[in-house]
Amino acid sequence: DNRRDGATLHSLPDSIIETSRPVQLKDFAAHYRFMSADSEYHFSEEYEALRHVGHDLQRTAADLPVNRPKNRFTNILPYDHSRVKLQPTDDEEGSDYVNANFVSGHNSPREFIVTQGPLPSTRDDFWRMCWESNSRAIVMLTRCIEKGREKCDHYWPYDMQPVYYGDIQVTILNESHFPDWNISEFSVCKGDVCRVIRHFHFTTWPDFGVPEPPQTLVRFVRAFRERVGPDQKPIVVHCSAGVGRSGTFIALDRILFSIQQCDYVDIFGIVYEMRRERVWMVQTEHQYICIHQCLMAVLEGRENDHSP
Ligand SMILES: CNC(=O)[C@H](Cc1ccc(NS(=O)(=O)O)cc1)NC(=O)[C@H](Cc1ccc(O)cc1)NC(=O)OC(C)(C)C
Repeated sequence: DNRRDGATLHSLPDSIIETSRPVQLKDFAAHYRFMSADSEYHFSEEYEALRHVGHDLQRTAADLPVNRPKNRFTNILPYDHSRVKLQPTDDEEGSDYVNANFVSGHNSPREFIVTQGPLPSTRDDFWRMCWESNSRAIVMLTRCIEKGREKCDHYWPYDMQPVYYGDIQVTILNESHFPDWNISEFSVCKGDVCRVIRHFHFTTWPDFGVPEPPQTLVRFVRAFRERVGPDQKPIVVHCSAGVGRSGTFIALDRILFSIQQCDYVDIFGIVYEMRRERVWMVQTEHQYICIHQCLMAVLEGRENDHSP
């Protein structure tokens, strides 16, 4: 039997697509050793089983000619069924479009808004999305420039002076700097209505790579969750494409909640579900393995170790 969310699913015939691979927490260390053996052969097999998930889903809005310039990458397009829609303006075609999807979290089916790093031409849309979704937290997992390449527009002010992005005014209230991340608070105003949005910027995660050591990511998720409770407001998460590092962060966040309530963990199932909501979530096998390494560190009480 496969157990998930309390339901007991009888063993499924091969013809039915496998959507979960739960592992009992008491067996996780042995599971990790098994998956890692023979040059991580079983990790490779499991990650490969996720390759085609979601690719049957439509992305017609992203493909409209008027919207194509709004996509940072040609192969990272939001699925229609889960895309975030901006309030359209006067039937202007494409005015509701932003490269972003709602993605499930542990606490709600639309806990996260996962998006690409804004382009210079889409940063006003980014702030409109933050405002219209009533978000109070932004998680940024890339630097603006990496190895000389622009990965994300600097969509917030460079100093304490207010800056307008469309009709949204953003002012930095405060900044705290840590070795691997910065945490800031922005005052975000539209007309006379103002909100505080917290900005959690992880600064040492290389594109297509993993944080070193993996515990750094566990500590970042803890620092984030200490400041953002499980309220009903969506959390905006982005990197450059909004799939690899963003998916890895969300997967770990869900797992850290899950092990508080369940005696099993289903990393395969979490990534499977996320990939039905946004393409390529957890983009490399190394990132997939990193999620497991983070959980091992937590289960073995090593999350505060700084040794690589
Ligand atoms: C492997 N690289 C990519 O797939 C990136 C998109 C991307 C994904 C994930 C990440 N990492 S992140 O999600 O953690 O930010 C960065 C960039 N795509 C591009 O560079 C694509 C080319 C591509 C690569 C691979 C593929 O299968 C299809 C097309 N190029 C591309 O979009 O060129 C522009 C920017 C000039 C429009």
